[in-house]
Amino acid sequence: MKARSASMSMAVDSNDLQSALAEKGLAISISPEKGRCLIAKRSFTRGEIVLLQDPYVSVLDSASVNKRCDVCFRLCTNLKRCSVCKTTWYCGGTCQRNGWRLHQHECKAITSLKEEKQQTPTPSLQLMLRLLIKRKLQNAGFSCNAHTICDSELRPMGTGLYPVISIINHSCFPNAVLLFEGRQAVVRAVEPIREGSELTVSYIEIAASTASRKKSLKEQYFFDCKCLRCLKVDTPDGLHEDAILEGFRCSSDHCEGFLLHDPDDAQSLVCQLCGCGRNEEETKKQARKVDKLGKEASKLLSSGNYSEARSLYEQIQQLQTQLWHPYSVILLRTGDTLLKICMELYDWKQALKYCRLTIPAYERAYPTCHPMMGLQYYACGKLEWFLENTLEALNFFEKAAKILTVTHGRNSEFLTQLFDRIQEAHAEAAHLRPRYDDNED
Ligand SMILES: C[S@@+](CC[C@H](N)C(=O)[O-])C[C@H]1O[C@@H](n2cnc3c(N)ncnc32)[C@H](O)[C@@H]1O
Repeated sequence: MKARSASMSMAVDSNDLQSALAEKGLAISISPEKGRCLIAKRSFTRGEIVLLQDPYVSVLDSASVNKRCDVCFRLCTNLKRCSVCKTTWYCGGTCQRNGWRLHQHECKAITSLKEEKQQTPTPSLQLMLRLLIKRKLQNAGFSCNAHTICDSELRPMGTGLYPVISIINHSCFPNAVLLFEGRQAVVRAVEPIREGSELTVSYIEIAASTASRKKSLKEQYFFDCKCLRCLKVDTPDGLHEDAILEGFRCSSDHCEGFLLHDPDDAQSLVCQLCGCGRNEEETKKQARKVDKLGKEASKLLSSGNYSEARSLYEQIQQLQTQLWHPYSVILLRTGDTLLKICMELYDWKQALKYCRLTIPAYERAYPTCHPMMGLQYYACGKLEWFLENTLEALNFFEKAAKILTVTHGRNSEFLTQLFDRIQEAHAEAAHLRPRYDDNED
């Protein structure tokens, strides 16, 4: 499997690539709106691996350099450093030997840069250097996007070039997910994929309104999205979805209706459930004030002033609750920020409160099988476990496992650890259950 995916990475436009893809049940096709795309030539079931690829070249980000092995990207406590350039670290002899073909050339360049300019190259410069060396060694033609390589909990750890993965187009409602095992890219189906359909992943955060998603894609990837979800923007379904994701709330505190423009008064929004009106300009004015507070809070957060940041974000959350729809992603993000701040402050109880609060909004904003949804259940589970709420922890771990089995794979190291935790929680729950049952009597 590895050998085949490696050969894919060397021959992007060749017949070799088409036949390697055909063996995997895939083919490259051309779409008038999107250019090249990958098409399924057989059906794939939910959770099935569609594509695996090692990077053509990769580099760790600065924060991971002396914590992870440069070749396999594993976290390791006793890494060995290259004795010549002293900037590249390996988990052992095997990885050092595997990396040597490329590193011997890079090592010379880094050493002379350090001698002449007293500088260590930045990760992006190092990635370019590796690309140039590899192209020279293989005499290969090349065009492809860079991918951020993340760990199982979606924390960035490096950058890599994956020529075949780069052929996959974006959708705001994708049928596959791209994750990494070490630095190997793994694409798994998150929906059943029928023969003849296009394989899609998401390039951006999809829990956002159509306008926000379009803006991100334009700013980061320079294209206008033509996916089905974006195309339904002006339909009743599309309007409803956007009005919840990033729309204002109904002026009645107890109503969860969504607002649309009043056809008779362009200045007003009207609740589609109870009919209450809301002045749009006035509400936007209040929202701008809250945005301003958000900028101050974000400065406090980046300077590490967690206590003050927390009280300002709490204030922001209260104001946002009066403005935005209860399931809006705006409230969800503030809840997530408060969760992270509480974790920094080791306030596990409050962290759990915020984590739990975000769950209903996550459930509405993400498709059922999305890694972010699985990881949020997992975060709740870990906090419940830490606070010794065994049954609640078990409930969240099981919800997380159902999704993460699909997105990360049952046999991944991450899932193995999660299933170990579930087993441990089951054992503890069985031990506790008689006491719970007694209390209920
Ligand atoms: C990483 S490449 C994907 C492969 C590309 N189609 C090709 O021909 O090489 C990203 C580019 O594909 C096109 N693309 C991907 N997803 C799209 C979408 N949902 N709507 C429109 N264009 C898309 C855009 O031109 C974008 O810059």
